[in-house]
Amino acid sequence: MEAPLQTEMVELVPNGKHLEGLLPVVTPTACIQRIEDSRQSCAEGKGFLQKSPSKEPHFTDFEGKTSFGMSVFNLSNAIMGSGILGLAYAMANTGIVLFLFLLTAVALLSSYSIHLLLKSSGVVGIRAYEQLGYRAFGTPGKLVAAMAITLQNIGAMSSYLYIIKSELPLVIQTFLNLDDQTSDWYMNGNYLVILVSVIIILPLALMRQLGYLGYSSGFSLSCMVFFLIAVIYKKFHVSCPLPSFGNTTDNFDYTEVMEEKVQVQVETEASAFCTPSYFTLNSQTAYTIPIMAFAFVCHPEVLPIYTELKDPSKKKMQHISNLSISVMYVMYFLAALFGYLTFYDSVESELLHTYIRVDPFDVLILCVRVAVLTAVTLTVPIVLFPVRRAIQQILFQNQEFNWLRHILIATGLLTFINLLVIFAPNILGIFGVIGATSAPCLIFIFPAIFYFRIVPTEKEPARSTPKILALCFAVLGFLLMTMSLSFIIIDWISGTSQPGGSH
Ligand SMILES: NC(=O)CC[C@H](N)C(=O)O
Repeated sequence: MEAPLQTEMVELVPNGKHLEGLLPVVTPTACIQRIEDSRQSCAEGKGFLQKSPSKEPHFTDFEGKTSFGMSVFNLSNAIMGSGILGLAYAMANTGIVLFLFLLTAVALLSSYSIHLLLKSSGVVGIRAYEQLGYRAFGTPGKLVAAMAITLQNIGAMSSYLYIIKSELPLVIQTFLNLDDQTSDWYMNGNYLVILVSVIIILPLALMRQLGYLGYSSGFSLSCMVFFLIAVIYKKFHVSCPLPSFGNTTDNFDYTEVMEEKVQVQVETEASAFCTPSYFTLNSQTAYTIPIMAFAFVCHPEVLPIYTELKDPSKKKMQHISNLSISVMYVMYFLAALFGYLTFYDSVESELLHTYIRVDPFDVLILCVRVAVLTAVTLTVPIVLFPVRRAIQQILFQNQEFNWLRHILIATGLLTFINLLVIFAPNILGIFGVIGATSAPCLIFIFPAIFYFRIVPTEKEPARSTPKILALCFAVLGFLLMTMSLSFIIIDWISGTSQPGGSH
């Protein structure tokens, strides 16, 4: 299909070397010679200005004001979410070395995919994921991209709200020092999730620009840093095996086996159990890549953050992405490593939950739970942003910003996710499938094929190395997607328990 030309300019912002075809107005002389990256910001800055000098509000919409640091916070916050809680489980099923290898690979691929997105967006001057889809494949491309973003991010948000629903009552119970849950409303996860949505998430989700969320993102990240420190600390303060470990001897016949023998057996088993494995392959290993891919998804947020960046350039945005991915990579590895070294193979698919077995009333664990709850709560508005944008692009393209619509979409989305989490938590399993489909699409397949279609052949022929690499990247994504989906389906058919998908 012929790639459509610039027809949807209201939301588009020129951002590249091909401004000529996109900007009907005169190019400022100072920026006639656009040299990639170093002077691009000049072109971009002017691009903003010249876009529609008469439409004032529109220009202020996209004049980047967010600093480098705040953008790093926002992107890191977009990356960091419930994914971190599933990584220790992933490590238990891969072993430390294989985990490190896979985590490194996913982090590098994730960064490469952002490179592809930025390069494509630079070529056509667009800073919205769906618009890249439109430029590459017309309306179907735009629809598919918007759908993947919507499903992926609604899945992620549901998983965050689900954590709030299941963890917050326990936190309150512990705070109030109650042995059992009472039937009071403040112990009811459903009420609590609504309350958190209305009081904290909605006001933040109503912000007009992502940049304003920099402070809350910074705070969210510090909560996760606290979580990480606590996980490391706990490794040295939780005995291995957990006291419940002796129960494994239940299958021995105590009357026939001498007590010391049992003791020796338990100790041998315990020391074997508490030895880290460096390389493991089991039926759950296959879930590692989907868990990691989910943990690194931030691609729908990259272009909106780029749009709001002060003095934007591809190079600067790539720095922001690499920095955020590197920081998250280190945090992910440490959280997985120390979580694994605390519980070894008994680590649950949701790390936080495993600590309940140590001591549900431990103050540090309580604080950690509050920190994680705060972090995921503050991530919801960031993840909601691209979904609202995708909806706007599909239903209200070419329309000016409208507060009422902005508020209604955010409220509608939050209501929908709340209803999902309250009435149909089992549906979240379906998001496992969606996650296994949309995450590889957003990270691997779309950036690669959009890049292939968007970068003109005069600039990079179809057989040039970057394009061949991009195609290989798409094929890799496709293989990963097929693999994750088949494992999930096999799991469903054989009726084995759902493993540690992140949502
Ligand atoms: N947009 C997203 O899906 C973000 C998911 C995020 N990477 C997480 O770990 O929770």
